[in-house]
Amino acid sequence: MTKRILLTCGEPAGIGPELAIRALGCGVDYAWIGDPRHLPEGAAFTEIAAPNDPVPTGHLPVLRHDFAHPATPGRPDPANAQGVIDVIARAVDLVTRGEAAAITTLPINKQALKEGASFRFPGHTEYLAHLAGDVPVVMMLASTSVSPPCRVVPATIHIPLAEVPAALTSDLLEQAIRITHAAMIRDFGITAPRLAVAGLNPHAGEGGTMGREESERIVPLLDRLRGEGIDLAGPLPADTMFHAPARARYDAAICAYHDQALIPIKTLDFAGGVNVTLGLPFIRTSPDHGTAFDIAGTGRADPASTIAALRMAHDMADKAG
Ligand SMILES: NC(=O)C1=CN([C@@H]2O[C@H](COP(=O)(O)OP(=O)(O)OC[C@H]3O[C@@H](n4cnc5c(N)ncnc54)[C@H](O)[C@@H]3O)[C@@H](O)[C@H]2O)C=CC1
Ligand SMILES: NCC(=O)COP(=O)(O)O
Repeated sequence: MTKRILLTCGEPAGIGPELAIRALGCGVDYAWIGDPRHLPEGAAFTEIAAPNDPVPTGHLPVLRHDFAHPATPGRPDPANAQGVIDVIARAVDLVTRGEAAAITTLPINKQALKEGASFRFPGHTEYLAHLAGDVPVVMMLASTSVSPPCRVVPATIHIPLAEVPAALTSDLLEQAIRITHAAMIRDFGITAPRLAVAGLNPHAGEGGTMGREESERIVPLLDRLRGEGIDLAGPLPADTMFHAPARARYDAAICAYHDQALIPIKTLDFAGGVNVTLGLPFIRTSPDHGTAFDIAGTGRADPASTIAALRMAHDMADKAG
């Protein structure tokens, strides 16, 4: 693979700029898209005109994207919000035209983009799906440094908890299962994926005594998909499906809502967790953490998750040929 991965700058007031520099030397060749004024003082970088142009060893290749203002760590500037959004769109345009191998995104602050530029998407996942032509996608978070691996897909993502039971339709779950199943084969090289589906309620409803979403929606769907030959366990009680012996029985877990999925992976592998969007016509990964305004600019940001995301994008691009 000779094409670089594009690393989008994310929120310039967060830890993204320092991570872009601290991940250098991880063995993956990437180019950063952003405003060089946002990089840490003294950072070694070279501006390039095209994603794969050469740079001196040890330098960050930079596709320059001018923002309205310099950045102050920890304090997002509404005037810079549009730049953050445009950088993501630029990366998608470049990868779609075949000029890069994949995209790895550094974290955005959803609130800052909404307030600064009326960003109408809950996050990268939905924005990337839109840029790709409104394709159906799912968010997966995958561990890279625990065994057995923890791979989780929240079927509903950034919606209020009170809205989850209505949003968790049979159609939505089916879409999440089918996209995950296909991606396990294509992107992760697992030829016969074993999927587990979490219940919504305590004890997965316990036969309808603690909620009926499982018996009315989830059980009939899983029975139908098993009839097609998909290896599906569930609906499983969510509290007992993430310890190591339980994870050994499946390759990916489809969960009902955000925290049901993200708490186990961020607890088990915060440093090595990778967010990957399944279903896009290009590869997109991301670190599992956010903008970390509380430590931005202090030099304490751990680049492990960014490096894991770059490596996963690289491996996926290699598999795709
Ligand atoms: N892919 C993305 O664009 C994501 C964006 N976010 C956004 O980030 C913002 C902040 O979210 P929070 O819930 O506060 O989560 P966060 O991950 O930014 O921070 C949670 C805690 O973890 C620490 N932390 C995070 N990354 C770290 C790193 N690399 N090294 C050392 N410590 C680290 C922070 O200092 C903080 O104490 C929100 O606007 C959220 O929407 C959150 C997750 C992913
Ligand atoms: N909590 C995960 C998260 O916020 C990542 O969202 P996205 O920006 O990758 O869609």
